[in-house]
Amino acid sequence: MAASSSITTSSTTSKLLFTSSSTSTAARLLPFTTTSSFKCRAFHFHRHRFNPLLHVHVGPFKNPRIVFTHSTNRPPSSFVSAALATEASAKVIDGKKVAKEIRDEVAAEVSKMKEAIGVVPGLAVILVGDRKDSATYVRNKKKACEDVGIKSFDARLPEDSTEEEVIKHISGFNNDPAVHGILVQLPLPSHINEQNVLNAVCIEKDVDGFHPLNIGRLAMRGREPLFVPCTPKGCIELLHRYGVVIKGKRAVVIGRSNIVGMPAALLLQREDATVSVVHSRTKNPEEFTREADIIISAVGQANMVKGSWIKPGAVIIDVGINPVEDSKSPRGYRLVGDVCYDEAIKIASAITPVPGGVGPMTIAMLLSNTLTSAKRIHNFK
Ligand SMILES: NC(=O)C1=CN([C@@H]2O[C@H](COP(=O)(O)OP(=O)(O)OC[C@H]3O[C@@H](n4cnc5c(N)ncnc54)[C@H](OP(=O)(O)O)[C@@H]3O)[C@@H](O)[C@H]2O)C=CC1
Ligand SMILES: Nc1nc(=O)c2c([nH]1)NC[C@@H]1CN(c3ccc(C(=O)N[C@@H](CCC(=O)O)C(=O)O)cc3)C=[N+]21
Repeated sequence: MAASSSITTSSTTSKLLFTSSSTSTAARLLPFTTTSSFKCRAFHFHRHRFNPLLHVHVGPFKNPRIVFTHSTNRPPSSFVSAALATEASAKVIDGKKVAKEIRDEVAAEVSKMKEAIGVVPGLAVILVGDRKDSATYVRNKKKACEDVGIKSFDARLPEDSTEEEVIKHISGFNNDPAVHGILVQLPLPSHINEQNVLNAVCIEKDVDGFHPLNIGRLAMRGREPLFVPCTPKGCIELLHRYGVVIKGKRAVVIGRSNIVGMPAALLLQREDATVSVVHSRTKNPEEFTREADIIISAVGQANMVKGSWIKPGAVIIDVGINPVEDSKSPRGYRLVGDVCYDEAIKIASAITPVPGGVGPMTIAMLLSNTLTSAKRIHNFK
């Protein structure tokens, strides 16, 4: 059986920062001059010529013999047969590699800006309390800023800080011209009202994209948010850079949190996917996911999404970061996603690993949003 493929060509020439969505004005940097697309199995990929990421692959499938043809969009009635499942292998979407490319692009733009107008973008991170995981994320963000030439500012506040104290720090950064982006590390201690705190970040510096005005604009047709939340933006960026066509596809987002699931669903819809959102009250979530060409999972449950939940050829973006005990690991645990990777890789056409998938993209998008903010504030094109 040969993979069904069709080649179509379209021409786009742009050289800005990121792959644009159908409705957003986001820009791209990679010199994609021509794109060709091909259909394989259940999925339709776009291949960007001149994108070194995609050059090494002829198509998304290592084994073209594993082709599923359906007269309908439905997957095989039961689990994919073992014979087929063992042979197929999804393309691994390398978030670490893409994030590195983006960080390099940001670094180049930062130094261009510094040279041209003497402005260095600045990111302020506010950490309240001493959660170990939050402290690690903040440290990683600081290091990532340094690596691309963004100046980082931190405010580390004790666990028992009041809401007013946190907001006072935010106001200080709002009024500081050296700061172009403000991030309040979540979760906040439970005595602090997250909504009041996030509302206090001025929208021009809301590089996390969590301000209700930015989210509201994201949800509305014809409106543009100043910033798109980093993790969902990273998911879409991975789909773009791997040439995955979103338009007209069925997408399922698992999870509906304000920071990942909900904005991810809004973004997919802006990209003209038909989107379903599955959450903790959804009955039989697998009935939804089995219909999906694209799954974005942001739940926080290790290995919840089984191979049998996945339509053959689907593209899987696994946002979940779940520590599982592992005595062999120096940390005593290792990180796994929401998706049962070993099963999914045999059924999906492409999948993000954990770690090394969405996580590094979140940080890369934060740097990119900070750069965008500094450019906008200083009217630097
Ligand atoms: N890679 C990255 O950069 C990032 C990773 N993460 C990771 O992503 C995951 C999700 O994060 P976040 O959105 O903040 O988490 P939240 O806990 O805020 O949200 C989890 C969502 O999953 C839903 N859910 C929980 N259990 C189930 C279930 N059994 N079936 C279906 N849906 C379920 C919840 O439903 P309901 O709304 O009904 O409660 C909720 O909408 C975590 O593992 C987190 O560590 C988060 C941010 C960035
Ligand atoms: N205001 C705010 N904004 C956030 O964006 C935000 C937040 N609060 N609170 C916590 C979550 C979580 N988050 C991650 C970022 C990077 C990785 C990441 O880089 N992970 C690596 C693994 C890191 C490791 O090994 O520990 C990876 O997946 O490869 C993970 C998770 C951002 N969040």
